Amino acid sequence: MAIRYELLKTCHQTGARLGRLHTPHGIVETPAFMPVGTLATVKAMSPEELEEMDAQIILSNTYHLFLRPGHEVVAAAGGLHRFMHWNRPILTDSGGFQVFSLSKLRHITEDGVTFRSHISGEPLFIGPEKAMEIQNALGSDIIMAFDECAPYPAEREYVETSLERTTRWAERCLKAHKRPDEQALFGIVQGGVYRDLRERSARSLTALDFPGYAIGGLSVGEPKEIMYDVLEYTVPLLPDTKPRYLMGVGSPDALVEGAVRGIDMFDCVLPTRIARNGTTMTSRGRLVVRNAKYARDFSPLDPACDCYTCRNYTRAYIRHLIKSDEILGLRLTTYHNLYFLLRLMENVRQAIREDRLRNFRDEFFAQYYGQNS
Ligand SMILES: CN(C)CCSCc1cc(N)cc2c(=O)[nH]c(N)nc12
Repeated sequence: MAIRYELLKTCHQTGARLGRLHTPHGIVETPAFMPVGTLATVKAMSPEELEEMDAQIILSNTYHLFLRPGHEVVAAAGGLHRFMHWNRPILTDSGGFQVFSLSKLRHITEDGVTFRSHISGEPLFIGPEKAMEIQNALGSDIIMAFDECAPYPAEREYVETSLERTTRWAERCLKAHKRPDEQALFGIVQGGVYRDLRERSARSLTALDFPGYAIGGLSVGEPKEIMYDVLEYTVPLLPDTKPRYLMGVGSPDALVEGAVRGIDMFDCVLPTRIARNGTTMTSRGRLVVRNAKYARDFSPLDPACDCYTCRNYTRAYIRHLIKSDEILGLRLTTYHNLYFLLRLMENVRQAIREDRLRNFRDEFFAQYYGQNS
């Protein structure tokens, strides 16, 4: 078995679960936030800094690594862990999402997707078998089935055709996966915002008995209330003995609300992406440190934070770095944002242990969003 999920406790106040995901590269305490390292690096962070802030698992990307440097190069280096000097667990996405969101002139057939590289423009192809070949070569601990993430909004007929094909692609992934004992293949539930289609996708995939399940097709522009509705009726269809991964999520509120609804794993580019333009997450909400009002503010980004950035640098200094486009600026804001979300998930896990996640959510939201939610 490549992974084993240990369900430790279910919060009495909510449906949230405390768990441990045992992988070949270590244990992941869940619910967990996974920093995104698309090109085999969590932008601006070294692996030592990620370990220091206790990032337990990071994400990388089939599509990007296939295009550059090529999965054969990573395999020749001994796999992604050796290539990027990261010895903890890695999850790779299958490329489906990126092909649809990044490449031009893509064409979907039953075989897979032909597209032009967004880097060189050369014509390329990825399908279920290719997505397994690439992820098997990368050697990540958790790999994702090749799926189509239907856009939002999308006609019911389109979503239905797409999910049926995604289910057939999932079966082909199970057949093509060469290393099931070392790399856990997760199925990805689709079905848009249509309850009966979500149920059909979940039932088809759970019948195939994957070691874990992702909920895809969300966080693609739909209102958060709709995302939460989809979770309410989709999560209960997934086996509670397996991990559940909500893809592409998210903001602090979505992480907490997702955990309340029984999600165990999250990934999002938000903390690293907004850091690069000087937007930071603090216990009292977002703080855009490049704002002129911080020019002479010699307090830390977040007085309630004990991270490396907040212990050693001021808003005024970080604002100066960001305004000057200094590399240290985005390093310090990235470090803080990742630390903030990782600590948030640690607090969520503690609240589940103490059966008080609903109280924690209300207190956190009141501080972060400045209103009683
Ligand atoms: C770095 N991230 C943007 C990439 C990792 S998560 C990507 C991702 C995000 C979202 N929202 C939905 C889907 C989805 O439905 N399928 C797949 N394969 N990936 C998805």
